[in-house]
Amino acid sequence: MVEIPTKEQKYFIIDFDSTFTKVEAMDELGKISLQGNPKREDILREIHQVTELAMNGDISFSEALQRRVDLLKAHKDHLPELIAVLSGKVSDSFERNRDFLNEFADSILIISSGFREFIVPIVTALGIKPENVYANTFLFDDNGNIIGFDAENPLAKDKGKPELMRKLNLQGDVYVIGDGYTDYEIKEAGLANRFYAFTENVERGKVIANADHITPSLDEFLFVNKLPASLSYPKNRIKVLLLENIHPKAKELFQEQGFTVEMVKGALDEDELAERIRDVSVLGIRSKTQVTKKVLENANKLMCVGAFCIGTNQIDLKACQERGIVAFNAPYSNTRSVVELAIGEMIILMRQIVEKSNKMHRGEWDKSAIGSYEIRGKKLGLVGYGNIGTQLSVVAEALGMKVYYYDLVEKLALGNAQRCKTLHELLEICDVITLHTDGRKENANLIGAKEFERMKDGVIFLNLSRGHIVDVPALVNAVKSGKVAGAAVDVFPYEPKTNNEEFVNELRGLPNVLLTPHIGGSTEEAQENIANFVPGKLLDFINKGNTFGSVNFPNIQLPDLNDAHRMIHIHRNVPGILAQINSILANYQINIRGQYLNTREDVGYVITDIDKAYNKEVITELKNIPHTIKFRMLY
Ligand SMILES: NC(=O)C1=CN([C@@H]2O[C@H](COP(=O)(O)OP(=O)(O)OC[C@H]3O[C@@H](n4cnc5c(N)ncnc54)[C@H](O)[C@@H]3O)[C@@H](O)[C@H]2O)C=CC1
Ligand SMILES: O=C(O)CCC(=O)C(=O)O
Repeated sequence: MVEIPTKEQKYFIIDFDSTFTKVEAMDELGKISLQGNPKREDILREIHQVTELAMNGDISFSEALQRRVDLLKAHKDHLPELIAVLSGKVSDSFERNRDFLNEFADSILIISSGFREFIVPIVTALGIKPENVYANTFLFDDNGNIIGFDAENPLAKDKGKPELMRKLNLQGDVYVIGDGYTDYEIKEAGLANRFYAFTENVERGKVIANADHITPSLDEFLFVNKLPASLSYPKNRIKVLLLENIHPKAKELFQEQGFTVEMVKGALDEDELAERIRDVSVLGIRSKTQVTKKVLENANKLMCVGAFCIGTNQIDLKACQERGIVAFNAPYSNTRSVVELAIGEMIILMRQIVEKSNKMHRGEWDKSAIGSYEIRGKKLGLVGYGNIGTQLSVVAEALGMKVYYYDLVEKLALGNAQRCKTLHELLEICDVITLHTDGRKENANLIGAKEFERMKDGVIFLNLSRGHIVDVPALVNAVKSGKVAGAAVDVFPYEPKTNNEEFVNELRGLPNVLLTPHIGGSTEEAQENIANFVPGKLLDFINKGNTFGSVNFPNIQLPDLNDAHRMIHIHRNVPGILAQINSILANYQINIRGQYLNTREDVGYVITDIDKAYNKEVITELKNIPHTIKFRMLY
């Protein structure tokens, strides 16, 4: 029985089904007991519906219990299998907070309308005392069939939990954690100080509406009540903001790990983002959102930014670095999509399909070969021979094109591609010119009037890289003069923030000009690939400190860590920081298990794995090392 409490005694009343475990045990028992029953699925659905009605407080509890027992047709021999299933379905946050369950075992009571026969083995394995489990008990017939339950148990009745609580007459503060209406009833009856709606496994509107606090995990409950927890900060308090219609898979991946995710369809302008960023720890954007100094000034919680695309010119990477904010992108996931679009566009432009199709829509039949060409044998000029340029090189060559490329840095020529020593050389040789440079500032107006002048008459011109790389008025003139026989443009110096904004640009209405709304990388495949890739990088940084693949931070790939703490120290790249970290640790006689350092430009990144024991003073001293930008304790 419960010990005689002191005045300050706190009691934690915890529900079992869908709180302590991820599932409803009666549903699981049905799956076992109804094996081979042709109506199994229908009966399981009915059991689940009855459970939900009872949990929402929509039908009487005792009625629900009897109906479920009748439907289950279960036997004593099914229970070991049920216990095995349930032991693998303990809620994650309970699993990781075993220390709390053990340390506070005297104060934790499991009060459930489920059954002792399966609850006790599960909860005692995590440190709960069997005498602190209050639940129903099954009635068996002589053959071991489950035929009912002890109807005298208050927990078998409506308002059973409050009735039991009255009997227990606990003296002290009572906190109830549960996912069902019957848990709230304890608070409703004035028998608890606070009711915490537990939503890690299931969210019930009526229960949430009555909660004093919604707790998406046990971590949150422990955090708000200043109780010992395995995580120093609950993940649900870490807010992820995903802009620009990022594929929903990304949201799923963050939510699976317990983060709070907010999605916005379009981009935000600087002022809007500067406001929204204040409570955001992880930001996901695509090519439109500008992450400027002004935005970053308010980004006090921001740990990392994910560009769910290739280009990162929209992010002030230097300012991020100075603030210890790590940026990642997806350097490969959409490259194939851009390559395929570029190939398709070359063919369309060489065959004058834009005009021909427009005429057909107007009812004009213009069958003619004049001005239409194959791409086979034509000279393709790639400006920028990076991930996209090189892939395009290979595919274009396979289609019979002769490939030339120009890149600022020396790149290995793939296949028979020929390197041009200067941009001008390429411009003068090629029949089709396509831009695939990155969007660095220095590339603004890389192609302007002079460059168009150098090109062959009737050249086909493509830009799928960044809008500012081309001087648009110069391109307009080149099209109008016939210098450029056809152009495909996917990117623009200014692009609408959302699909509701009008696209305004001088290129509108020009003949044989194919305009697309920055969709080079917008395929289902690419977007899903990106949504799998970037969260992986961000989570690896948040959870483990890995910066491998970051575009603005020293790259460190770290080993996983067991039974140790990981300290992350980001500092200005000045001499002596490592020595200071180690001298503080030595003063506290803390053993270093592993240490990793890398620097990049003005920033240094040190990871130190230490033995279990450390205290607050060490952390304060480490944070106070001059030139520290950010310090974070991982485990
Ligand atoms: N339209 C769309 O939806 C998409 C556009 N992109 C854009 O395509 C561009 C290329 O992407 P990746 O090939 O993945 O980039 P990458 O970084 O792999 O390659 C860029 C190459 O351009 C070279 N370069 C930079 N400035 C140059 C200059 N002035 N002259 C010659 N070479 C120069 C670099 O040395 C590098 O080799 C990026 O701007 C990216 O943002 C990427 C994906 C989708
Ligand atoms: O799909 C997007 O939003 C941007 C694609 C792009 O330009 C990039 O990946 O750099």
